[in-house]
Amino acid sequence: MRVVVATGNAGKVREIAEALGGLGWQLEGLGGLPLPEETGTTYEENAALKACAAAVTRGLPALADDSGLEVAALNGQPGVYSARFGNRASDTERNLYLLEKLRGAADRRARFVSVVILAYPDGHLETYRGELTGTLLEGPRGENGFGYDPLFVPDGETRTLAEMTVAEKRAISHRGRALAALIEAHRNGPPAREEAGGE
Ligand SMILES: O=c1[nH]cnc2c1ncn2[C@@H]1O[C@H](COP(=O)(O)OP(=O)(O)O)[C@@H](O)[C@H]1O
Ligand SMILES: [Mg+2]
Repeated sequence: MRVVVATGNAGKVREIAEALGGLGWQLEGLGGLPLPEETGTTYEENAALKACAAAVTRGLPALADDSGLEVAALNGQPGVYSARFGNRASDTERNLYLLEKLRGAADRRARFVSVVILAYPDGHLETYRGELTGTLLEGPRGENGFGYDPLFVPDGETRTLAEMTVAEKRAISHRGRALAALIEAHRNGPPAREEAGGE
């Protein structure tokens, strides 16, 4: 099956391609297609916006991830707005902004959430979700990954996500879990669709 990966985020592309390698799908890039503005207030809405736009325009199933970091001491912020936190323009600046906001905070718990949606050109959606809880350091560590990875130590681990390989991160991460659920659902081909209105 040909599937469009509807994201412009190189870190996500790398993780999605690595995770889905075993499915035998032919993954395609956006090919210059602009993604819609993320006007939703939930990960589900934004992932659906991105996946549907790509599926309809390209006439192929399309996969999108919308994700975010929810910080306990910030009442769950930045969450859905993680990509533009503090209106900072780069991962490094957003990490510094987050460290500033958490300066002196004793409670450094946070969690990552990922919602992965596979949209078909006829409008059908499959939705998968994954979460990862952990704590935020007082300074960055590691060069791998993207986004807030250098600050985030998953529960039960000593390394940050940026100190792990793509495969190590996938085995435990929010996105890895959402994609594992997708892989499981597609083990014997596309999953059966629910009857409309049925439970
Ligand atoms: O696995 C992750 N590691 C580190 N940061 C992440 C991860 N997943 C999501 N984020 C953060 O949340 C943001 C999610 O952004 P969003 O899903 O809206 O769009 P994007 O694909 O344009 O980055 C990322 O830009 C990043 O800052
Ligand atoms: Mg978003």
